[in-house]
Parts: sequence; C-alpha cells; structure tokens
Amino acid sequence: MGEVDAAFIQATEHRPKLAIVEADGIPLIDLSVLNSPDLPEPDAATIRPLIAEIGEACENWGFFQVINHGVPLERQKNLEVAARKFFALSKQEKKKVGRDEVNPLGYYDTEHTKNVRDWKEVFDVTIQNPTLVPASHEPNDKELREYINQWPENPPELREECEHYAKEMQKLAYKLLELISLSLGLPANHLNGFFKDHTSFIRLNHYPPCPVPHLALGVGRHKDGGALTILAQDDVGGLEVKRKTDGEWIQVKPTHDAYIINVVWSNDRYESVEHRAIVNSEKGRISIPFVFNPAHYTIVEPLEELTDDQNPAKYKPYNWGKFFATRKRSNFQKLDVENIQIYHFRLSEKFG
Ligand SMILES: O=C(O)CCC(=O)C(=O)O
Ligand SMILES: [Fe+2]
Repeated sequence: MGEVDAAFIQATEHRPKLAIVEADGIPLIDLSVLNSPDLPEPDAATIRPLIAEIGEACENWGFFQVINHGVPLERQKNLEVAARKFFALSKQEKKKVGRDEVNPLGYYDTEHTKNVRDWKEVFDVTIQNPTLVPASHEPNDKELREYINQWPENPPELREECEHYAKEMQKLAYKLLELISLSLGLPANHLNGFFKDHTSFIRLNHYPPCPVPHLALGVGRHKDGGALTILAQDDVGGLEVKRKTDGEWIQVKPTHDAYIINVVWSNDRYESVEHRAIVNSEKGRISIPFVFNPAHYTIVEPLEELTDDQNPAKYKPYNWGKFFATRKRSNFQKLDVENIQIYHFRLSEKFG
C-alpha cells in the first residue's frame, strides 16, 4: 500500500465489492406533470399517480431519482465545471478558504465517517448567508453563532454558480416536500412551516482517483442528517445504496439530467437509507448534495399526524440546532465514540 495512510483503510466487512451488482435500480420518477408549461396547475386527479409512485418509492427504497424536474441542466453542469476548477487548485490555494473550529464552511479534506478517513475533499456553502446556529452543543447554552461563506478567489464564478444552483434546489425541495406530504396523507403545505428559516447547505464533493479503491471509500456508509437531500452526480458513478430488502449494496448508475432524492424524516414510516460512495483508480468524481435543513430553533419530533396508538413516536423530540452543532463538532476529529446520528434520539425498542 506504501503511500496510502492507514487512516483511509476500511475494516474488512466495510470494503466495497468492486464487481457491480446487477439489480433493479432505485425508482426513476418523472415529474413532468408538475413542470409542463402547457398544463394549467396540475389538479388532484392528475398528480394522484405521481403521489402514489413517490409514496411507494419512499416506503420501499427511501431513495429515488427524478427526471423532468424543472431544473435547467446548465445550472448543474456549470456548477460542476466550477467545482472541478476549484478542486484542481493547489492545496495551498484551497486551504486559504479552509474550514476551522470557528467556521465550518469552506474547504476540508480530512473528514472521517465512522472514524475512517474519507477519500475525498469537500467545499461547503450555506444558502442563507449568514446561517445562525447554536454556538455549542450544550443544551443550556443559548448563544448563537454565524456561519459565513468563504469564497475562493478562483474560479471567480464559483459563488454565482452556487447561488443560482441554490435557488433551483430550493424550488425543487419545496415541490418534493409537497409531494411527500401528500403521499403521507397530509396537506400539501404541511411541512413548509419547518423550513421557513431553513439552514440548508450545498456541499461540493470531489473524490480524486484512489490507488486502493478496494480498501478505501469516498464516503463511508452513513445516513444523511437533514430532512431531505437532493444529490447530483457526474457521469463517473460511485454512489451505492443499501437495499432495504436484503442489505445488498446497489450502485446508483448515473442517469442523464436526474437528481437523486433521499428522504430522511418521518418517524420511520419512510426510513432514511444508508449509502456510501466508492472510488476508482482512474477518474476523479464530483457529486453535489443539497441538504434541506430546518431552522436551528426547530424542535424535531414525529408529526402528531403520523403517530397513534398503533404507531407511537419512535424519536424523542430534539432541537435541530443542537443536533447539528454536536454533529459538526464530532465530524472534526476522530473520536472514540461514534459520531452522533439521528438514531441516538430513538426511543428504546419497547416504545417502537
Ligand atoms: O457522492 C455521493 O454520491 C454521495 C455523497 C453523500 O452521500 C454525502 O455527501 O452525504
Ligand atoms: Fe450522504
């Protein structure tokens, strides 16, 4: 292995099989009925089949892809090009916008997932600039801190491309939230209140070619922490999703002009799914998650409408900002305990 730091090496059971598992991919859902300029506002009967499809995809997979989503392709492509230019700069240039203990936005190349180092570098941007978050994870500390974007000098267009892209992602996120609400039998705007002062962000992921793709991962297995992730990937491929039915890792093949949607919340009715990214020895890869998060003061708890005697709440209420602050803190260093995850807020099985 020679030049590869042992911090990157996965335990045997987590190493990727590089042979592709041939399997039905995650569901592909066509949103054209929402976006066709020829149609008037879609009425309930027109979108009913779409809602059923979304409900099924969430229930069976927790992941799905959308096409004809209304986001102009050039928004994504332009951001990808700008991201590649940024990551091609020298380490020294990139570290000028490096993240630190005070401001976790910007460039970072030593993230660990489950205590193993990821074979990647990232650039994080918040959408509401500045974003307010709790200064510490201590429950009684009410102090807030501002996270502020750090823009590199080069490429100069990175900022504008991120901002354009963020606008499109917000539009798509609200559409998806409405569809998801409807698929849960709730009014379309039911979830919007949670996202009034949302604290969403965009991450640019770059996975450089890796000399030991059978031993390391671009990002180790994890569940996303926000409410909803909208992920764009380039045409290299590497995303794998753990299939619920048998625990097999399934590749999400890159699909032209599609976004991958990962639904994270809803009292386990729709369970967030584990996923990871594998790397390869030849090609660098870019992926761009947009993570839709509520405001820091939001108390996240199972919706009353989704709980009853038969389906009691499976999570304790928790403060979103404190959860986020704790997670950010533990992402910084290799810790002896596992990084905080949503399931740490799960009530014990006897309530579940
Ligand atoms: O690169 C990918 O396809 C997945 C990235 C991811 O899961 C993440 O950044 O949370
Ligand atoms: Fe993820």
